[in-house]
Amino acid sequence: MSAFPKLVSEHLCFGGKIGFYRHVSDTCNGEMRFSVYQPPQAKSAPVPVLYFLSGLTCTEENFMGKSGAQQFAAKYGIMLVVPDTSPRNRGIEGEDKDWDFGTGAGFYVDATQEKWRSHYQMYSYVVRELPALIADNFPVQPEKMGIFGHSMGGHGALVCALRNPELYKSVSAFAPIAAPMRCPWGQKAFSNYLGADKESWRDYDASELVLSAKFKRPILIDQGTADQFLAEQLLPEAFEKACAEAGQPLTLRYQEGYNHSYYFIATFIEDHIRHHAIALCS
Ligand SMILES: N[C@@H](CCC(=O)N[C@@H](CSC=O)C(=O)NCC(=O)O)C(=O)O
Repeated sequence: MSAFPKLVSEHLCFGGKIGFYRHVSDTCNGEMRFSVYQPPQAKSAPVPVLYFLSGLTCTEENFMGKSGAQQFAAKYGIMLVVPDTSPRNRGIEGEDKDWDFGTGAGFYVDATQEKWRSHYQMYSYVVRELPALIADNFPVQPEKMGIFGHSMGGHGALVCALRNPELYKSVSAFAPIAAPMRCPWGQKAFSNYLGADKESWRDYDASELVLSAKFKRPILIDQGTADQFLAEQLLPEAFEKACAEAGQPLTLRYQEGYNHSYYFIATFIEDHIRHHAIALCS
């Protein structure tokens, strides 16, 4: 049984409550932070749980402050859990040098390279340690678990679900980095965290994983057409092609004129929470 995490602050919201927490993570070898929205239904019975993985530069606060998700989590009776995007202040040389690598940019991988591997284990943290801690300490139905995310976090959500169809009942993404092996952000992160052998990168690339994945439940992706990162970094067309090859059900919606921001996420957040509610709340 994991110790109850330290409550940093708490705020009532739509009849439920948002809590910001910190705890000592065995997986990431030091303090990690996360936030939780408990819907009003959680006061009387355990509820399904939906993890949101945030993008580059984010903390556990961005989604809670900007997405407007709480009113829909309250409507459908789903708990939201938002981990931070990386370990912080670990004293690793260069950890704060770039906004797209290191602090705020853990890329949801388990690093294998010497400099990073004792702390940057975000895949195992998100898939194993955090869900176990949540199941031990919050009123959730752990077998009813979904995952979604934005950009780097959209990549993370797709990877977690495709690799663990027995754990995740639903997945969706906003503007995910859909083929990280083929884009500059992904190549920078993978070469530093995972090393030069590109074979090991395939375990963290949704467009590769989907070719042999057993997930097969419907995936929802929203992508803005005016997204400043679309052509160079996100590559949803590569994931769409791989899904078609693999027979993976995918709804990829191009939203005319929307950019990469949380204004885009807030616009379509109800559709995503409903997508998860259909899978988790039946
Ligand atoms: N610092 C960068 C922009 C960084 C950025 O746009 N981050 C996105 C995620 S990008 C992919 O993972 C984000 O979610 N930002 C947080 C927010 O609250 O908007 C720059 O200055 O260009």
